[in-house]
Amino acid sequence: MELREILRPDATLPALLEGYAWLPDLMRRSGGAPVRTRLMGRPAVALHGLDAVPFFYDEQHVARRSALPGPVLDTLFGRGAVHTLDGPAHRARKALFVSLLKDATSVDALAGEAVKEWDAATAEWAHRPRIELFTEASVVITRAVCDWAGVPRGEDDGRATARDLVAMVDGFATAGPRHWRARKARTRQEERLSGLIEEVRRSGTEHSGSALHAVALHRDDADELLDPHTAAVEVLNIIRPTAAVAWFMTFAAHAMHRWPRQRELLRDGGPEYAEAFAHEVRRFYPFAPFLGGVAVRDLEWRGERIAEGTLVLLDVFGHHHDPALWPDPYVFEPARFADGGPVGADLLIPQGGGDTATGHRCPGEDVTVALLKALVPQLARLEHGVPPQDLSIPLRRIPTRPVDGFLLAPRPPAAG
Ligand code: HEM
Repeated sequence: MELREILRPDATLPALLEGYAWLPDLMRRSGGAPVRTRLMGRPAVALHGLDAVPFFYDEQHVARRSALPGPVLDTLFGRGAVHTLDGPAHRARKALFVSLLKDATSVDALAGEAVKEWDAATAEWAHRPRIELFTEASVVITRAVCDWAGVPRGEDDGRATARDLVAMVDGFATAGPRHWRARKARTRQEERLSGLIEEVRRSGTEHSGSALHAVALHRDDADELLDPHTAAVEVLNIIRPTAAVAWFMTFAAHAMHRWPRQRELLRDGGPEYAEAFAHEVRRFYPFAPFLGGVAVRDLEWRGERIAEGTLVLLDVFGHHHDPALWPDPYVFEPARFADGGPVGADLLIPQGGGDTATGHRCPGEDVTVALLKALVPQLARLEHGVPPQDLSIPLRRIPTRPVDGFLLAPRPPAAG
């Protein structure tokens, strides 16, 4: 490692303070060349561009072990999670997620549960003067995914579980009270689910067919069952990110409000339009700011040396707003995804790039798109008003969302 790498000032604080704009700003200043910095005391290099995606996802270049800091593991992903594995151990664990989450019938069943819960919830909202969509969508989706996965909903008909799942996502990139809420939520849910895993193992076939059962009986690359804590972490790695689709639902509401024509198109446009809209929400709105791994050996990228052990960052937010990749990137335009394209493996990467089965790309993309495709048209058809509120989406907050969570005032459907 060169001396200037070691002496470079640490950028962890600026990154936390500037949020989504931090990396794209540095990238703009570097003219797109790799940006060298330090994060959490480690030398880091940030890459951007279509060719950066396969470079980052090549296991011979970048590994995940030791890349994710403790505070992120203790909130967002959990210790021992699939996100932290490499090579054969990763491949074996990933096969479990792929078998559960890439099966079209199973994904449809989950979307069907979500619509059922949405209908029940909207009937109840009609009696309330206003609801906060972000929270209510997280409850709807949590109930659906718990039922689908064979996980009991928990206290208050799933509300307490939804609160914990949201807290884990909300608190990973801050040092304040949100972070401590996230840690407590994780501890609580890991304890609850470890107990359930042990119960499933004792009860034999009682829960068979469910995701909970599949995780409980999954064997790793050494043909061993996962210890109950790791199994609980992985059950959470199914239900937590599913509840996080509430962020995209809230962004969808924001887009329909900001561009009312979108609401009309969603009401009349059928499933193809809803799918294109879902992709545009995933591209346009900020969620994952960047991804990180560690250089497994000395590497070269566009003629620049990256020393072994350097943190390698992939600029996700900047990627989706790069005019070289997306014409008029700041225009919200679902039509760019008409006829299914361009959802190329390395072009649309809100949930990672590369290959799902062999790399770290999110196995929950089908679930995410199916939930949005099913629920967003329902939201478009829901009779409601939008009361005065703070609709800004602060880029300094990670993860961000409209400040008031998108308040809406449900109206009973017009008679006749
Ligand atoms: C809210 C929508 C979602 C977003 C924005 C999202 C985003 C991501 C991102 C950025 C990654 C990391 C890719 C990488 O490290 O290279 C990831 C991985 C992962 N996601 Fe998602 N995801 C979402 C929904 C889901 C859903 C619905 C599930 C499961 C039902 C899921 C399960 C996972 C798992 C298990 C991994 C780890 C994959 C691995 O390390 O091999 N995600 N997701």
